[in-house]
Amino acid sequence: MAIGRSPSQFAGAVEPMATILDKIVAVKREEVAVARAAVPLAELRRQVADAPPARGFFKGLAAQRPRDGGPIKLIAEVKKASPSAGVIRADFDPVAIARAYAAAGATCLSVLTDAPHFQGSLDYLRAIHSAVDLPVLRKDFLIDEHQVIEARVAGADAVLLIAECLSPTQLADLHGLAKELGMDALVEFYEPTNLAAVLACGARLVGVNNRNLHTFQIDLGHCEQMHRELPAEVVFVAESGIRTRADAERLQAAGIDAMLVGESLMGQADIAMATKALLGANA
Ligand SMILES: O=C(O)c1ccccc1NCC(=O)[C@H](O)[C@H](O)COP(=O)(O)O
Repeated sequence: MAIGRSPSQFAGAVEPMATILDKIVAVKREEVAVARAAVPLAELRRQVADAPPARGFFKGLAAQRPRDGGPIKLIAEVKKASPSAGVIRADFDPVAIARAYAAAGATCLSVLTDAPHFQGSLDYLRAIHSAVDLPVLRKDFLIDEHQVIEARVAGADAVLLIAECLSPTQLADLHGLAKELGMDALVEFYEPTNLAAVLACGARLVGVNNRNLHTFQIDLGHCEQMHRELPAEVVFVAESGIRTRADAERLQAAGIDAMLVGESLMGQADIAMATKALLGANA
């Protein structure tokens, strides 16, 4: 019996429109098959032993939280291009950008490693990890254990897991694997219906994306609303569309612990100065 749906089976029914995330995940499945053939899982697991110990990604974000009077923290993203913006920075030197973020007061770094849609690379993460002391997140669309182990081997201190890309079981399994390898996991969701799976996997660092992937529209109110639904002990990250000091102050006033910011900083001529302005360090 066929279990997949086809338009002819449901004549007149409206198929849900595929999001950019569906398209990205389809490409990831092909990438994982190629990567597994190139470096088998057992070999990759052997390589983990040579990886430097993970730096505390969660620890820095959990210290002195806004609810205790501390400032909102910055996870600064190294992002050359995106599906919503196209090329953000043609003049792209990942290590120089990471150094500028570190000098300007970022708490952690996020490095896009997806090539087809973001022009990222795992090589950028390797280079940044060697050159800069801050904890580094592998920002990609992880759907398989091979990618999580590969992240650790490359030097990642944390991985992003997106609830919309994974079943609740996969989410729990990849979260457990990240922990087993000594990494932290930033568990992201957009759809309120995925909140239960995020909490069930044991996430203590949770991000909510403000970008609607059907329309690419940004609504900072989305993360404020979701933040109210989460237990106070969860360290909360607002993701996407944060542009100004006023945005940062708004999130801090809501008790949000950290912001993940890429595009609005990457598009600036002086990244360090823009980062300081976002953190209120020029005031
Ligand atoms: O940035 C996009 O266009 C995008 C499209 C499809 C899936 C994910 C996408 N972004 C990933 C992110 O979560 C952002 O890179 C991150 O939150 C930083 O956002 P921003 O400050 O708006 O660059």
